[in-house]
Order: sequence, then structure tokens, then C-alpha cells
Amino acid sequence: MSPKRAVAAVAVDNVSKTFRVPTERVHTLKETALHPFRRSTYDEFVALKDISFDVGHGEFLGIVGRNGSGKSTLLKCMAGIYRVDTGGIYVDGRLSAFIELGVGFNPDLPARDNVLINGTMLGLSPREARRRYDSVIDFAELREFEHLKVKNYSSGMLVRLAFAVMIHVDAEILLVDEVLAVGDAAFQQKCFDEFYRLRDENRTVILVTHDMGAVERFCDSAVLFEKGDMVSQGDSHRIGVEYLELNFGRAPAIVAAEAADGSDAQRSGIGGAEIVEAWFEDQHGARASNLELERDCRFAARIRFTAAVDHPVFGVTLENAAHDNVFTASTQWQEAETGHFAAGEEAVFRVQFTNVLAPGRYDATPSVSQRGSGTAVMDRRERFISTVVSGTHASGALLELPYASAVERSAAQPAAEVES
Ligand SMILES: Nc1ncnc2c1ncn2[C@@H]1O[C@H](COP(=O)(O)OP(=O)(O)OP(=O)(O)O)[C@@H](O)[C@H]1O
Repeated sequence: MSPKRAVAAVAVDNVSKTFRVPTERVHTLKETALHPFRRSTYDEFVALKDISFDVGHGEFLGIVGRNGSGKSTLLKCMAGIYRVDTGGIYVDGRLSAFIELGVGFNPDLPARDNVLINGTMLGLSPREARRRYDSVIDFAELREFEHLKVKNYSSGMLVRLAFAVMIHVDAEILLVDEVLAVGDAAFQQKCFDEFYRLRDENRTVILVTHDMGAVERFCDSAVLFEKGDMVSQGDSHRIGVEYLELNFGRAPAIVAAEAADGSDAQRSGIGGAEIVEAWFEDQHGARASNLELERDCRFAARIRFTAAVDHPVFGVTLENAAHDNVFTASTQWQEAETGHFAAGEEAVFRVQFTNVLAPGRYDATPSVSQRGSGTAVMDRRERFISTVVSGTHASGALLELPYASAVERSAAQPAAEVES
């Protein structure tokens, strides 16, 4: 083992993995007898392409990427479930994995037997495994189901049991695949508490998740996978932002161009003005396809008048992916006197705001109306352009408002003074 290998907890060295997926199979004895020389044919699918990176001792690494990008395959290679085709994976320390629901459990045995078997397989002595059993079953909150065969467990119960075993075997390196995706909110909070503990104890953790909030909160660094390639590596915040951009697409500008052709956007209005184009600007005033959370930004639209109009009303509405109206701005409430525009003249309407929108995709619907009437819309372009808000501390709320919190210790009331 080279000195480099000795310092890393896990070293992934030029790893490639290809799956052979059968296209035609000989299933029965009869088919074999009828076609003795027919060969099975396969398609090859490259799930991991020449991947290399190191995970240091005590590092908390996030592995992120879209569905099917190769994350779980890599974790299974690390855990020794899959053999790599080329390259090697070097592990320095005792490893415990939470990888796939039910893997490692015997479905016909109750929780108790499974916990004891798994505990010993993961390096505990039988005595130590028995000693820790109560703690495992209590952590999993499955005491009343301890005698039930695990094949009758729900997926959430299986996750709780597997996670509880994993964190009770004192492994130095933990591989955790999507534990946050299953399980209720209370269990998620328990996982978070454990992640904090593991981080404080300087354990090496490799976490596969789609939750960028968790990546930013726990991971020292992260790697981004796309179609079997490791496309980026580095600071967890930056990788989280890159993942969101990859996920939601980086092409809202293209959406706008298509809409401007009249191909996509729904349009309504009585005429007299046309919304020609719209875009978003970042805090420096440059056109931007993605907006960063908590920064100042602007929505802008260029309008061409085809008739003379006095004090037109400009407005825009932003909708999130669930079509909730999260923000509406209008000159009607801000500056009623927008001026006189002759036919052929153009105007640019801008709305500046601090971006407190939760990370995700937003569609903008701009409109221009005649003054004094809520209904005389001259042009309105439904979901004309979209933008992606990137930022990783997603609380799950619609908005990420800046806030301050405080906790004050209040003096305890002496018992004698409490009136009954
Ligand atoms: N045993 C297998 N046989 C054939 N193909 C497989 C096998 N396991 C994985 N694959 C394929 O390899 C690719 C990567 O799968 P993998 O499960 O590693 O993705 P992932 O990044 O973990 O995705 P997700 O986020 O959906 O969990 C997928 O296209 C998948 O279909």
C-alpha cells in the first residue's frame, strides 16, 4: 500500500464498473433443448467511469447526483457488495454500511436475531452484540415489534432497524445511502442528531443523499456524479449549488427565447402593448439564468407599445414549481404615474428584490395593463420565463426569510411561590 493510501480512510482509485444487462435470455429447459447453440446476448451499461477520489479520516463526504448517476453503485463497490471491473478501492478502518433496504437481514428471523447476527458480522463479539441489543431496539423504537419477523416490517421500520444497527457497531467508516428519504420526520431528526454526533466524534462518513440542506449542514466536502462520471468535487455548498443547477437545468434563457417566438407561452390581452422579452438580473445587474438565495436581484421585461398609452401598469407574478404565487409586484401600488408612451416607444420594467425564495424553479408571468382598470390587460405572458434559485439551506418552507433568533434563560420559579 502506498503512503497516500495509508492516510486516506477510503481511497477510490480509477474505478470503473459495467453492468451486463441481458437482452435475450434462455429461460427454460425446453428452450435450451430447442436452441442448443443460441447464446445469451447482453447490452453493456457503464455505471462508473474511471472514478478517483480520497476520503480522509474523520471527513464527512457527501455524494450527490441525479437518479441513476452511479452513487449507490459506488457505495456498493466500497462495501464490497459489487466487484469493480478496473481500479481499486482501499479502506483503512472498520466499515459499516446502510445501503439497501433489507440487505443483510434474514426476512424469516425476528429483529432480535437479525440485530445479533448483523452486529457480529460487523465486528462486535457475540457478547457485545447482546449487550447492545437493548440500545439498538430502543433507538429504532421497535420494542413492541422485536419478535416480529422482519419480512413483516414496513419499509420505515426496516430503515430504523438497519440505521440503529449501523450506528451501534463502533465502525470507523460509515456508508449511508439515502437514509433520509425513508422514514418520518421524527426519524429524520434522529438521523440528523446522529450525524452531528458522528461528526463530533470524527468518524468518517460517506453520505449519499438528495437533500442538499443535509449536505451543507454536515459534509466537509462533496462529489457530484452525472451519468457515471464524477463531474465535480469540492466545497459542499458549491457542489450543492451545482447539483441544483444540474437538476433544474441551466437553460431558462432558452425557455425565454422559445417563448418569445410565441411557441410556448400562453398569451392574453387586448393589445396596445407587447411584452417583447423578459429576463432576470443578478446583484451586479448582469443577466442571469440562476439567482442566488439572499442576494439582491431583479426581474426585467421590455415592452413595446403599439398604441399611445397613458400611465400603463406593469406587473409580474412569480410562481414556484407547485404553482403557488409566491410574489407579485405591480407599479399600481408603487408608482401610479408611469408616464405617456407613444406608439412605437419601448419601456423596460424592472423589479428589484432581495431573493428570499426557497431553492427551486420559478416561472415569471409579466403583464402590462391600462391604468384604472384591473381587467384591461394589454399583454400578459403566462410563465414567460423561468429561473432557478440556488442555495442549499432549504428549510422546506416557501420562503427563506432572513431572521434572528434568541434564547434567554429565565429564572426558575421557586416551588413555594407557585400558587396552586
Ligand atoms: N445490478 C444492476 N444491473 C444492471 N444495471 C444496474 C444495476 N445496478 C445499477 N444499475 C444501473 O446503473 C446506473 C446507476 O445506478 P445507481 O443505483 O448507482 O444510481 P444512483 O445514482 O444511486 O441513483 P438514485 O439516486 O436513483 O438512487 C443506473 O442506470 C442503474 O439502472
